[in-house]
Amino acid sequence: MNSIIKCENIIKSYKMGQTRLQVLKGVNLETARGEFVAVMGSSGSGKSTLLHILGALDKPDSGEIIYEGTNLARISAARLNAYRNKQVGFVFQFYHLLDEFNVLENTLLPAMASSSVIKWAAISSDIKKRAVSLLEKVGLADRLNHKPHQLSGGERQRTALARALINEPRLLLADEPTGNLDWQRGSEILTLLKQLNKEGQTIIMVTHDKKVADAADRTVVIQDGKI
Ligand SMILES: Nc1ncnc2c1ncn2[C@@H]1O[C@H](COP(=O)(O)OP(=O)(O)OP(=O)(O)O)[C@@H](O)[C@H]1O
Repeated sequence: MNSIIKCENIIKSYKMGQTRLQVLKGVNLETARGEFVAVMGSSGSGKSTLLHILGALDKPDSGEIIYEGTNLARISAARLNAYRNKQVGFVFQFYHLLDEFNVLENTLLPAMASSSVIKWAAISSDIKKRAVSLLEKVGLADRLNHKPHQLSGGERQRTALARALINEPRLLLADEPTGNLDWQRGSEILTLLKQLNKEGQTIIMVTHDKKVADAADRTVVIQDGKI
């Protein structure tokens, strides 16, 4: 397999007071470049936990994540930050847009995540053009100045998708991207994901819904802490 990311024997538990809840009990998953994989499983099975670990938003107790041949456990904090920011794009169920910024600004935010001060003027015109073209692609060309509260749910998720793609990530991680949308709006997001995948985007998407998973090339299921 022409692997982009591979995880081996991932174990993850959460400590709750005196007890420890083991959620992932040895997960192995390999994803090829250009693949669209759906991760299914019942509520609480550990789907989001796995996605967060793949995106380095969380660390496993043990096990290895190999991204493009590099073991994420063996790189510096700075390189791990760069991985999170540049190689991976995230889409979440509840969008996680920032209310004080408009659609264009929200899309641009990851392009300057390395700075703690927001300096719009410092963003290159190429990146701004890319943001506008991504927003056109997701059908939001006439919503650039809208704030998140002035958008429908589908429009918010399409903004989040444009934001996830601004740094040209090689891996798109989507956590229940249609989970908060009606079927019509959800289908629009899935159509966009399929289109992106056709253009070469590798996607790993978490869902509990078989109909949503059908958009992917391959579905894996987490059950009893394993795939
Ligand atoms: N920070 C945390 N502290 C303690 N327990 C947690 C934490 N995060 C998740 N859990 C528990 O771990 C289990 C797996 O959670 P996770 O969110 O990965 O499941 P999921 O399969 O994505 O579920 P859903 O489909 O309901 O979103 C759940 O039982 C949850 O309660």
